[in-house]
Amino acid sequence: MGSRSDWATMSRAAETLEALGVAHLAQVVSAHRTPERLYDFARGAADRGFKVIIAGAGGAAHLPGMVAAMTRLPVLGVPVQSRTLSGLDSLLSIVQMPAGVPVGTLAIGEAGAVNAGLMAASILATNDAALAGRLDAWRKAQTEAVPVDPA
Ligand SMILES: Nc1c(C(=O)O)ncn1[C@@H]1O[C@H](COP(=O)(O)O)[C@@H](O)[C@H]1O
Repeated sequence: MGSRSDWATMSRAAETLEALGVAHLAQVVSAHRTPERLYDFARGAADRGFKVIIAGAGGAAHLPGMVAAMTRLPVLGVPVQSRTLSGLDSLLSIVQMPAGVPVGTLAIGEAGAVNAGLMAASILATNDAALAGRLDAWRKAQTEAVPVDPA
């Protein structure tokens, strides 16, 4: 994520991965404020064994696109809700990538962070039967937790 201030949102992705038993690492990396950290992270991610990257940022959210430019790993972008423009700025910054450098963009805010965790798990589950089973169980539990009665 681009800043510690994003953690309130991005911790929802981490919680989701934890619930599914997916090993992960959370770090602050900013294209604007720590460009060399960004370069080192994105360039080295595949060799370090990472399989999917979730990049959350707000405002002029260049982080996901810059990460995607420097790795062939799938990059999921989470637009963090900004104070001034409610995250519309973050969304448009992340989603409008030029053809050739994809970022899979999720919804603004916490729902996007949860879904980024689920989507990362879905990608990993294509090659991991045990994780696929945990994901199926998570979805089943979610379905069973929805009451029929409205009140
Ligand atoms: N969008 C980016 C990038 C980037 O894209 O590299 N680095 C920080 N930021 C964003 O700036 C917002 C405000 O950050 P501060 O709260 O630290 O001022 C955060 O939402 C962060 O993601």
